[in-house]
Amino acid sequence: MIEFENVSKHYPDGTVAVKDFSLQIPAHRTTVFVGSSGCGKTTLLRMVNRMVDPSHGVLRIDGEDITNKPAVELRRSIGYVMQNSGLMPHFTVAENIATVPRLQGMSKAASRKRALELMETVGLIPGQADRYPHQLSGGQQQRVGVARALASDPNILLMDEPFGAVDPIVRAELQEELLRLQRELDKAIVFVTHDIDEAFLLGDQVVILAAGAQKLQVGSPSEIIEHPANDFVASFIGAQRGSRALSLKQTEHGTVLIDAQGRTQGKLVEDGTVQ
Ligand SMILES: Nc1ncnc2c1ncn2[C@@H]1O[C@H](COP(=O)(O)OP(=O)(O)OP(=O)(O)O)[C@@H](O)[C@H]1O
Repeated sequence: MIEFENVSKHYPDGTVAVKDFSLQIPAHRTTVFVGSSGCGKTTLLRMVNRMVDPSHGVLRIDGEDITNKPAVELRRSIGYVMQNSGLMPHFTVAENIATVPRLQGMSKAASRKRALELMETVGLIPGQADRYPHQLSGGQQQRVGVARALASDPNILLMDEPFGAVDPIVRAELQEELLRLQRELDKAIVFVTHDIDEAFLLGDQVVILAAGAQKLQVGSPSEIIEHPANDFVASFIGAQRGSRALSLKQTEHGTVLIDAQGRTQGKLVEDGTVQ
């Protein structure tokens, strides 16, 4: 479990990126931080592996205050995937994935074997192992980024807008892959996005944030859709308009559900019986 307790971050230029933020992030679940640009999502994420240190407050992992944990060791024990994969351009795919195991002392042969296993896990073919990042598509590069983050078998995986730069079709594929992976891997995933649909698709726990990482609502997607905390959240999640606003229409063959654009989205059934 990751725990933020009254955490704040003031950058040296006076920007208050995070103001008195508290949250518990459970193990084995996906928690998504969602909110508009600049609200402090990345800052929160980077505090978990001490790429950013809080100005005030305490951050604990499994009950242990991480303030004094060696940052390098902590970073190697936590997977981190960023938007533009962050791969090293002069390393091959296999070498990129094997970076952390090599730093942890694994032999070249064993770390290559591990890299090939991980490539399979994330849906890459072995023939791509000796390519360089620029010889892969954006979606494939992100898969390498995920494999690299998983290389030390971390309990925690931090993902900062990992699918933000790929086209919508590839993005949907990568989202489905992540859902599949999470069923197999069972990590604590902390995922940052500004896309509420992505947040609801991937998140077990969704945290809707406003400027200064102010929590507007924390809950499961169902809880938030069924009980938005206020009008701002309702509007942000598109409950009043957009794809989540469904209405009923009676037809001679029963009741159907109509979206905001007037398209029929499905048929209303109750207890398996068509109405
Ligand atoms: N190193 C820094 N120095 C000063 N201000 C910073 C620094 N990093 C971030 N900020 C500011 O802190 C605030 C929060 O930034 P952060 O990157 O955490 O937000 P975000 O929600 O992840 O935004 P985005 O979705 O655009 O990536 C912003 O106002 C940003 O300009």
